[in-house]
Amino acid sequence: MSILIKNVTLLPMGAKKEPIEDTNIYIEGDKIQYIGELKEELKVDRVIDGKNKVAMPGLVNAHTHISMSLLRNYADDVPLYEWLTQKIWPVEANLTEEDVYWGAMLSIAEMIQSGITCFSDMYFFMEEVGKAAEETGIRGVLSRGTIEEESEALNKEKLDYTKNLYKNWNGKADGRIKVMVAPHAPYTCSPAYLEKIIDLAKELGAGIHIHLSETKKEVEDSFEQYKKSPIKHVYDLGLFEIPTLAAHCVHVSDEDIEILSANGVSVVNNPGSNLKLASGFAPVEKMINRGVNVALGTDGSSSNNNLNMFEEMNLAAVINKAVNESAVSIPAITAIEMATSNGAKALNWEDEIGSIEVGKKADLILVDMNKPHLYPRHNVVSALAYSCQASDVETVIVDGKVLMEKYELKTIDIEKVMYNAEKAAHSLVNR
Ligand SMILES: CSC[C@H]1O[C@@H](n2cnc3c(O)ncnc32)[C@H](O)[C@@H]1O
Ligand SMILES: [Zn+2]
Repeated sequence: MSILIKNVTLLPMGAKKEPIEDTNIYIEGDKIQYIGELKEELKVDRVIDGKNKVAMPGLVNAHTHISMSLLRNYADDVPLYEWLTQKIWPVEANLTEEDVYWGAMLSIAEMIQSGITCFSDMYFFMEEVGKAAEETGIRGVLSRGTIEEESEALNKEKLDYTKNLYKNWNGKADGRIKVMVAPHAPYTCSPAYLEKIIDLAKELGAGIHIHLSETKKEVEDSFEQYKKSPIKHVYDLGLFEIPTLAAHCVHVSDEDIEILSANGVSVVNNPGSNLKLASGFAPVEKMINRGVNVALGTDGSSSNNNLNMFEEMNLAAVINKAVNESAVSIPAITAIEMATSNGAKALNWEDEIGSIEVGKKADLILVDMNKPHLYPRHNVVSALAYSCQASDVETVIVDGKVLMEKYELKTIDIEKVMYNAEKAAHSLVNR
């Protein structure tokens, strides 16, 4: 199957970061084969008109819990620790595989409609998320979030689950799915359990996905218990010997940033969730300036309360300007990099996705610029970071397959998904 996107404005986000006006993108199979002037010899099965549209790399949601869409607007206006312990964990204790599947399907629909082509998820019953990703055509990284319990048998079962998840899903769905190992956080896993998890990641050759230094409380508790910060604590345990995706890193010292940078840890900034749970402001500019790769995520839609990466790009840019009292802090292009190429790098997928370049996978979106809030066309990069809405995404292609065209989802029966997700959500909270 080959697709030609004609007469489009392209924001490639590879080596070149400026828009290219009125160009053409030729996709063959799952890859971008050619970019440039029209050539007669191109064998085209399908033409997509790119006039008045911008083609950009698909957005990478580098930290989320997609099935938490079932708990959207269920527990609001409380800080993180209370939110987790009083509201969320008691309900999650009753989750079923079916709940996780319908929550995942609902979020995948929301993500495709808003231009997210790849997500990195941490949750329970991740086999179900794998099935939902395979069915719908999206790209994803699965990790079974692990919280230590009193029972040793249960703790072992959780590690065995991840082993099987890796065997069943890593590299599956035409290579669209990867698996990582996920200790939930240093405050929910003891040093001894973290060491077992690190050994498992080494045995599998998998990366690690973890929440780190999200709140002041977490950092204060860590100093009280271990006499060091959460970042120094996991570093001393050897966690950063493994490629690590660290969600949040809001309360980090200069020494913490040095450790993250020296060990090639990728940080995922989740500005919407950090604002809503009153966690604080991550020092994104400082981390980037010290050489840390900072990606962008939504976190779950129970703490955000949506999966909208256009909103996160905007927040990342404007929050850092205000906090640093500097209008040049996180300029528009950096916010877009965080949501695309930095996300791809964080997931160890930078050779295949995160930019629109010949030889890369065809994971891209077309943004409809023919809307009142996107006129006049002074600056495409600014328009994408500061004016675009998620609802301006018109077409979504993943791995060379069209998942949404002219705002219509091609792989999801949206009415069926909304009906079943609503049913699952009500049954879950009343269980
Ligand atoms: C064990 S699966 C993942 C686990 O994480 C919880 N969670 C969701 N958002 C956050 C957050 O911002 N910080 C820490 N933990 C979070 C989720 O509810 C699951 O229990
Ligand atoms: Zn999270």
